[in-house]
Amino acid sequence: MVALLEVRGLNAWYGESHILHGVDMYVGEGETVTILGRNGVGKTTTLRTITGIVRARRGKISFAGADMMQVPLHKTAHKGIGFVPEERGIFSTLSVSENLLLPPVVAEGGMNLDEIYELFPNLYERRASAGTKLSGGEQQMLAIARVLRTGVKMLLLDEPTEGLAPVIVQRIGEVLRKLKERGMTILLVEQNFRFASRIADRFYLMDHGQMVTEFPVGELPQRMDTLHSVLGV
Ligand SMILES: Nc1ncnc2c1ncn2[C@@H]1O[C@H](COP(=O)(O)OP(=O)(O)OP(=O)(O)O)[C@@H](O)[C@H]1O
Repeated sequence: MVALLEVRGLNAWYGESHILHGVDMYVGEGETVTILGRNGVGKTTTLRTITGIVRARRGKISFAGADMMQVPLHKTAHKGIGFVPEERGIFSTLSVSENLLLPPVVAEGGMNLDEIYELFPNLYERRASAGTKLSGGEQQMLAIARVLRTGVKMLLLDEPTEGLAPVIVQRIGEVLRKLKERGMTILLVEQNFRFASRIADRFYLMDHGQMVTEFPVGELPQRMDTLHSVLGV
């Protein structure tokens, strides 16, 4: 499989705190990969460092052949990486449709509004509602939908199911499966192990700022003991 994203020896710091200690990982084109790990091991920091939000970093990040270490934050989307942060970043005073139209289209191949509303019928119903009026699930869907218009090749999602009701979690799973069918490459940080096991092709287990294990979804049954002891799942 051709690696779309390749990360080698990635180190990152928040001030004096050394958080990532040589992260090695890749995500193949069209693959869905999930990073698992306890609280505080560096999962979010990995996504924030790949996107360039964390600039105190060292190592190698290449994406579709581009050296992402040289790319400023505001150009990350132009290179094809879309980030959906845990806090979602919805503009509360803007309507759903205004939020959707805000991020610039950076490449061809993104979804148009009709396609987005077909994928998220509830956003169509709520298209005139302000961000503040949305439920947590609707906000999460809007945060994902917004990135799909831009034409990015890869989605980085930070705990998209956190705090959401099971029926909404299921809906987000269906959306991610449809995106995968369309060829989207997805890197997901997720605490909800059941959810992740239904959509991921491959897993990384992270501990102390490094990837300690990597395995395909088919090996899940043999890996359950390790996951139980490390994650308590
Ligand atoms: N802005 C920041 N400044 C300083 N330290 C931070 C900052 N953000 C996170 N950290 C610290 O970096 C470490 C890794 O945090 P990170 O958010 O990447 O962990 P995580 O694996 O995503 O866990 P969680 O699920 O709790 O977010 C933690 O010790 C955290 O306290």
